[in-house]
Amino acid sequence: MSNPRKVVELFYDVVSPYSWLGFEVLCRYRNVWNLDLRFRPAYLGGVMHLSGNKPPAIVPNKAIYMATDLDRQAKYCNIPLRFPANPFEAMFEKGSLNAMRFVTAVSEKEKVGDSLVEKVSRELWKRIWSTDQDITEPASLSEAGLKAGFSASEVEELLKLAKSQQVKDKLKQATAEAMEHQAFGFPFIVCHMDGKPEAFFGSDRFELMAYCIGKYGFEHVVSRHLCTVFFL
Ligand SMILES: N[C@@H](CCC(=O)N[C@@H](CS)C(=O)NCC(=O)O)C(=O)O
Repeated sequence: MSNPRKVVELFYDVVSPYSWLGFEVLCRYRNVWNLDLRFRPAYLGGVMHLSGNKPPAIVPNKAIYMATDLDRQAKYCNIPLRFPANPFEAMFEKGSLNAMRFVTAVSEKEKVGDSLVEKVSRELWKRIWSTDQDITEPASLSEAGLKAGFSASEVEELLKLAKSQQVKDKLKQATAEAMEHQAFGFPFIVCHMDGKPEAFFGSDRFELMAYCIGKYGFEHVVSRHLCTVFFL
């Protein structure tokens, strides 16, 4: 009998650069580890507030460390991550609420197998964390939606849907579900192991995750995290 696919939930927000790294590496491992990878767009601002945590970058030494660490990790993983000119404005003043509502609207429309949430999330990450572009304005969200493969009329519909109570509630619900797993930051990855959830914080726990899901051994954890060449 074949092994059933392990359900892995990735709670993330496109404001979080470490979530981008975790997202791309998990996408690469998805087939190698036979995962049923479920994207859970949620709101990092809500998780910070509800858990009583603070963004790490507000501690000056952490911010300095993170700039170096992210640059190093991005090179290691082959992901074209670059800091925006004004990271504080992008992360804390502009934020990601509109963007995450837009991704949530896409999740409402997604059909099994069309990976639109994956594509639109990647387009938004590229904007904020690679090409230093806005992710708050409707025109910015439209561009990301078009690049992800939606038609102009579908994008219009998604922008409308993103403002609906139904989508606002769905994003709150996903954030609440992350909190049920005691999340305090992103990426927050929940592996379902024979009915028992096992949670991992960060994009730097893949070896440990492999061990926990029974994929330990060098044939499963490949150097430089399956080093896909990334085209922007
Ligand atoms: N060591 C983790 C750091 C992840 C991280 O700092 N995530 C930020 C968002 S980009 C966060 O939510 N941090 C909460 C915390 O550090 O308590 C990694 O390499 O991925």
